[in-house]
Formats: sequence, structure tokens, C-alpha cells
Amino acid sequence: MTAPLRSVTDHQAHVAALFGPARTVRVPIADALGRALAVDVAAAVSLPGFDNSAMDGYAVRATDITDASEEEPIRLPVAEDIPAGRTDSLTLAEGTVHRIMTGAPMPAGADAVVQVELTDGGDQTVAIHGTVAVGTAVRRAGSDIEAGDPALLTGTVIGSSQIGLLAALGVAEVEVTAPLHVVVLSTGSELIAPGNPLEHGQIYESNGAMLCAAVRSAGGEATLVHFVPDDVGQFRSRLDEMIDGPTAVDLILTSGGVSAGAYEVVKDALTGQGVDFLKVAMQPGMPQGSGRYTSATGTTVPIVTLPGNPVSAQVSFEIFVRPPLRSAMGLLAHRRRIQASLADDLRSPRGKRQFRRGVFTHAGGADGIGSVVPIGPPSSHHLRFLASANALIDIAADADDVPAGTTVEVILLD
Ligand SMILES: Nc1nc2c(c(=O)[nH]1)N[C@H]1C(S)=C(S)[C@@H](COP(=O)(O)OP(=O)(O)OC[C@H]3O[C@@H](n4cnc5c(N)ncnc54)[C@H](O)[C@@H]3O)O[C@H]1N2
Ligand code: MOO
Repeated sequence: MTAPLRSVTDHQAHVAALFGPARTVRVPIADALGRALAVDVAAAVSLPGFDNSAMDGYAVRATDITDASEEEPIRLPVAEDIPAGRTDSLTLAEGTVHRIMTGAPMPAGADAVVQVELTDGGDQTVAIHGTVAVGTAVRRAGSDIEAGDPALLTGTVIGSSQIGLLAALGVAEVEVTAPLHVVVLSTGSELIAPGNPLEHGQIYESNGAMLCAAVRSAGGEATLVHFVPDDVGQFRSRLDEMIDGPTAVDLILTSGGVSAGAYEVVKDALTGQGVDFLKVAMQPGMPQGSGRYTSATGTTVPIVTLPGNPVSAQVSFEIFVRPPLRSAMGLLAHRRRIQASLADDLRSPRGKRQFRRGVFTHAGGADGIGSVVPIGPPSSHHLRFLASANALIDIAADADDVPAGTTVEVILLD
């Protein structure tokens, strides 16, 4: 008797339950890029740290130049020259000015800066051709952020501007969520590494490179292992070797060897070892497995066994692995889902949720929604069309004929 198929949402829940809470790590700020902040960061200093000039010009007392005009400029002695970086504390005497550059500290007593364009630019004395209000071109200490104020909150994903703020605040290292380490294991004696000649019946190993890239683009770290012989004992020893190796393993991701053939090394080696093998009501990606595998030395690691067909492997990663992997690193789990108008008729197998490859554009649908053109046939060896797609079209399990013009949901891949 055939077991009923598990629904996509059910299998998503099974895989998600394998992941624990995010781990954290302290890193130099440059290495925090793309990671989620694990603590609140308060400003240890104010920004700006001192009153400084917003313009190249002259620091003045505004009352000294209230009578200045284009026709009758006021001429004042230039008592000091203050480039950015000057560290001594200066005081502006009444009836004098200091030449000052953008970012340089304001002298005590000065309350405005006259930009150089309103003067003759003199360096001994200067003719000032206009008036300025108190505060003109002065950046006050703490006007961006005051020392002690919250700068970044836990959970913020660190991008270049957050790194900029941290550096400006003098922060050298931060506590962020740690990247998870995924061992990507490809099985199949027909598989040859790219760069080598092929014999008849052999193909290039592509799932390994693809899934490692998928893990990295999700924010994880990946190690690729290609296991060739169809030998269950050797397969388990290789797995144990990786688990008990120098780098802790957070997830094992296999592809291939899980369907109904005579040489299904993954399924044969892991059945009865804490891993369930089953069929999910989806296309592509029907044969799946997930669970926790314990090595000979007693280390237990979550494992997800993806089907070998390349499109099945990649789509399965997107649907089952990417969201909980990202969640477990404190990152936004889900890709953007958007409604689109289907540009061509589709057929879908009733009873299976179908994820067809598509090209989404923001225009072209009715009522201002975008449109999606399905590309390539449904079968799961059409890697070329997957590589041209920017979206997966999510067709419900109860649909069969889906005519052009139907509003469908798409998952944006970039
Ligand atoms: N009798 C049945 N046969 C099959 C069923 C089924 O239910 N009953 N399911 C089919 C479906 S659907 C899929 S998907 C595949 C999954 O098979 P496996 O996970 O066991 O994968 P393999 O048989 O090892 O390989 C399938 C296919 O993919 C190629 N492959 C595998 N690994 C790689 C790799 N790393 N790089 C590139 N290509 C790879 C492999 O050469 C095969 O062509 O089973 C169907 N069969
Ligand atoms: O379900 Mo399989 O994953 O179509 O190729």
C-alpha cells in the first residue's frame, strides 16, 4: 500500500523543527556584514563628538559682521587657521575670525561660519560680504546621536551603512549571529567533478556546487563532499568523519539516493538512523527525507536529504531549507511573495503543489500587478530554465488547468 503524500507545509514544519536557536559570535565589524546583531548597541560617544564647521570658510561671532554687505564688506583679521584634525582648543577673540575647514572644531566664542564664497578668501585679513545668523554652518555636538542613545537594535541585519555607523561610534567588534556550517554531500557514481573528461553514462556533478552556493547566499557556510561508491558502510563512515571533523557541523544536506531505485545509498544508509524518508505532494521535489543523525561517537546533527534531480534539489532547498536556515541565523526567513498575472496557460498535476520556473516582470498584469511567464517544462532535469528564472510560480495542489490571465503567487528569487 502506498503511504499518503505529506503536504508541503507539513514537511516545512518537520524541517524547521530540526533547527535550534541562533548562536552568536563576536567579530570585527567588517565581518559582521550580512549578519544579524545579537545585542543592542548604544552610542559610546556623541556624533558629532564636538561642535564643528559644516563649510570651508571663517568662524565668526555673528554680531561682529551684522553690518556687512556686498557693497560694504567688513574686513577682519584672520587670527588662526584651523584645518580638520587640529586638536588644540582655541578661543575666538572679539573682532577677529579664524579660517576654518569642513569638519574642523569650532573655536570657543565663535557662533557661526561664513562660507568662503561670501568672502575674498584672505588669509591675513578677510573681507566678508554678507551677514550670517547664529548657528549657520555649525554642526552641533550630539546633533546626530547623543552618547548613551540606542544606535542599533538586536536583530538589525548589518549592511554597509550600519558598519559605517558602528565605525563612526568607535566600535571595533560586535556580537552577531553565527553563520551555520552546512556539509553538502552529493552521492552518485555517475557524477564527475567539472573540469574532468566524461565517459558515456557519466555527468558533471552540479548539485554540490549549486547547493553550496545556495547555502552561502542564504548566509551560511558550506563544505562540499562528493561521495562516490554505493556502499552504505563507507557512506556512514564518511558522514561520521565530517561530523567529528575539526569544524562543527550544524546541518547535513545530501542530494540524490532517496527514491525507489536499487542503489539509493542515502536512504539505505540512514533508514532506521533517525531519518524519515517520505514523499511530499509537490513537483518537483517529491522524494524527501529529514531527521537527526547520530555519529558513531554520539554527536547528533540535523540532516535533510534532497532529491537528486537538479531542479528538485534547488527548489527543495528554497522551499524547505532556506527559510529555517536563515531563521536560525536571525535573518529574515522568507523571500518576497507577490501576486502576478500568469502570461501563459499552465497544467499542473492535481494533488501536488507545483513550483514552476518563471520570469517575473513588475508590469504587464491587470490592476497594476506584474506578470509572470512560465519557462521550460515541469520536469526536474531542466536546469537551464531554472538558471533563466527569477521566480517560482506557486500553483496550489488542487489546481490542474491554470489559464493565462489567472492571478498566481510567485516567490521572487532575487
Ligand atoms: N520508481 C521511482 N523512480 C523515481 C521516483 C519514484 O517515486 N519512483 N521519483 C523520481 C523523482 S520525482 C525524483 S526527483 C528522483 C529522485 O531520485 P534520487 O533522489 O534518488 O536521485 P538519484 O536517483 O540519485 O538522481 C536523480 C537524477 O539526478 C541526477 N543527479 C543526482 N545527483 C546529482 C548531482 N549531484 N549533480 C547532478 N545531477 C545529479 C542523477 O544523475 C539522476 O539523473 O527519482 C525519480 N525516480
Ligand atoms: O519530484 Mo522529482 O523531484 O520531480 O523530479
